[in-house]
Amino acid sequence: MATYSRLPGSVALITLQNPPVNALSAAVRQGIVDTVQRALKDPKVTSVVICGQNGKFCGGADIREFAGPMLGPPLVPMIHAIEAVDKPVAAAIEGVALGGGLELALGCHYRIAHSKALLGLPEVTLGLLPGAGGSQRLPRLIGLTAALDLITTGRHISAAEALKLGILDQVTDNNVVDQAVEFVRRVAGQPLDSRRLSTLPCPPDVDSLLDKAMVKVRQRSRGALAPVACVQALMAAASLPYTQGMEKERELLTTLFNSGQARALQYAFFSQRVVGKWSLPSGASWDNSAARPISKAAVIGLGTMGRGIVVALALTGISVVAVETQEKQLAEASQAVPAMLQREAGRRGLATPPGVISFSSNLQDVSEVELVIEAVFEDMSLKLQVFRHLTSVCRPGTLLCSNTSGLDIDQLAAVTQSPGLVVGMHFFAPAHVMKLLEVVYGPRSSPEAVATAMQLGKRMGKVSVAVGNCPGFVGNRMLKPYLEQANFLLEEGATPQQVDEALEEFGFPMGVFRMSDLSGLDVGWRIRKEAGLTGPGVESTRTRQGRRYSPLPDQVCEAGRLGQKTGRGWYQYDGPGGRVARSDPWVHIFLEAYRAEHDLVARSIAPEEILERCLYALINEGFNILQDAMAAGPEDIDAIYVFGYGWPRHHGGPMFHAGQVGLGRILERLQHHHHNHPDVPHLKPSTLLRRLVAVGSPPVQKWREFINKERVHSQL
Ligand SMILES: CCC/C=C/C(=O)SCCNC(=O)CCNC(=O)[C@H](O)C(C)(C)COP(=O)([O-])OP(=O)([O-])OC[C@H]1O[C@@H](n2cnc3c(N)ncnc32)[C@H](O)[C@@H]1OP(=O)([O-])[O-]
Repeated sequence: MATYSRLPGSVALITLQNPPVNALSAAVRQGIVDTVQRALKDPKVTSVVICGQNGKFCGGADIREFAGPMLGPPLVPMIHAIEAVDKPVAAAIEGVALGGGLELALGCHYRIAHSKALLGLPEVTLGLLPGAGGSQRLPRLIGLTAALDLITTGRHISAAEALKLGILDQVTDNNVVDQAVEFVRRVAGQPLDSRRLSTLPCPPDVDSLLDKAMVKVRQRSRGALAPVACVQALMAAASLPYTQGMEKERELLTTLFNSGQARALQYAFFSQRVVGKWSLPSGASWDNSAARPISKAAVIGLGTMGRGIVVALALTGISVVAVETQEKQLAEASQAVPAMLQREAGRRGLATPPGVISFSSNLQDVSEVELVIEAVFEDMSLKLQVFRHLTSVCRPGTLLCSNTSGLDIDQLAAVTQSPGLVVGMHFFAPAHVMKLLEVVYGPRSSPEAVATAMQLGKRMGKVSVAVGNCPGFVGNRMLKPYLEQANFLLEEGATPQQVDEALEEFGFPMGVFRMSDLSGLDVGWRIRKEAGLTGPGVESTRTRQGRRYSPLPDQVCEAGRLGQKTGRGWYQYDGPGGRVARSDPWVHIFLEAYRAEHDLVARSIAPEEILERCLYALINEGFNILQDAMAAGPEDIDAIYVFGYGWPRHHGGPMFHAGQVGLGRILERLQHHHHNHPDVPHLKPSTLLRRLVAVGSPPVQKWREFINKERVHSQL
């Protein structure tokens, strides 16, 4: 709703009230329509201020309402009515003015903001465009270049930047409502024509800026509809009168609203918030577990991951002891880390990195910290050695975390004096940039340890997801069948390019082989060696540990082709460290020789089969994970894939995508592929998937409840 009050003198104050962010629900819109009418009719009122309750102007349209039929007054005429008022109307912006919230403010004649306010048009991140006139008013106010940037990226900007761009009329450090009241009193009676943005001309697109932008957004967000529609709306603004531009905006918005992509992106928005409210099968959650405050931490091992973790911690203001026992590595890290910290702080607009880092080669130096993150090589015996040492040098009560990407947390906990204080904190490279953090709880991890790691993740700006302790945890466990299928497809006749192109066309920023070249083929090789699947003494067959196995990636790696770092991998590069992948005749000759050696006849494989085999195998493992209670719900898996594995956000996440494709269809295709490849257990449909199909394929939002019920009745 919106409340109305008349301040002493002649100013009407309209306050939006819809906690927590004063989203423009039907009730709020109705409230605005009614109160604006009231201000208009009251002869004693000469000017109006619109503000939001509890220090937040407005977080935009109410996203929760998008799933149902549109009720209440629509936004566009409501904003037009405000713009048409013949008394000055000012938006008093505190906290946020986002999406429809900023569009409402653009309909006001003046905009005054608190210096800490954030403004933006993030509709594109929800699969929409600023469809309440924002795509037409903003370029009229700040020009095409700046509007294009804000609308196609959806980024939030500070009040200072908004003032510079011309979005705001005034920024204050004081009470913003008082300031706005004073402002409108001052301007009461002045002509308003030039303040009505819809009546101003839009600058024309003289340098074909928008054509160039279209090419760019199509490249950058492959397959995503909203960024393209945003540019189209700006093209309309630049070339058509306002009314026709608004018609185009409405037409584009309707198309986007009805697209699966908008539903997927809105689901992704809510899943990010759902995973923050973690709960464990034991019943532990934020409600009953308190996080410990952390001000001093240590990182053990200063390879790529360790360095990134040090920077991520230091950026939160935590003092970090960075330990590396190899002198050469320590010397390199002590040069590299401060530079990384400086760069990242600059990127985030922070002046001086607040944390203090001390470098050491001595493990004894961690004795005073409250939390340690071990980031040594992915080798269980080495990690066990480190944990044994830590438990003897750290003071009692220190949290011991491992950045392992898939090793058994419980085994590490078992060698410590307080197994309850051991959890996994699985970062993704580069650790100071990537948003995802898997917080891995073992059977003995205490709720307090999980809460502390989750809280620390939040402080570092991560999307932290609590996951169970199983090989590969959630992300890498699902990656295994995906990679496996990609290798099998090469055996059967596909080329690395064909596989990568199908996946990139789906929306992944990089296909599996390009990604493997980037991360280094030796990484996977070492993990397979640790699992006893490859290495000296392992027989070179295509069946290992009772299932089909492709030795292809081992052979490429063993040929010294480790990917970008050696200039050769699944592709060739200009040289070691090269970035541009080119098809390599060596790989094609190698694949042909391999097929001939194993009597495999190459067949032509369609992109549809590539997608089904890779994605459905990955999704099937997601169902197994839910069945095993290693993730609390499909949202957890989807957040992990969107934030850590490049799953295209406009497809929501693998589990959401399964629902979009249809669970029946996924089941049928898995059955088909498993029938053709009975020696591939990952293609055997999971029991949970079968159960969901049997009960009529409920929507993804209902799975959590269904799984819990099935578990109670021991159906899973
Ligand atoms: C019609 C076409 C034109 C217009 C289109 C639009 O405006 S599209 C919209 C364009 N606007 C945006 O894209 C802005 C989206 N919102 C944000 O970016 C952030 O929420 C924030 C920066 C406003 C606050 O961050 P923060 O870290 O302080 O808090 P938090 O993120 O944890 O959220 C707290 C609670 O508020 C909830 N909630 C939030 N916004 C909305 C909403 N619009 N609606 C409904 N609910 C919303 C959120 O789900 C959560 O609920 P829970 O889990 O407690 O039940």
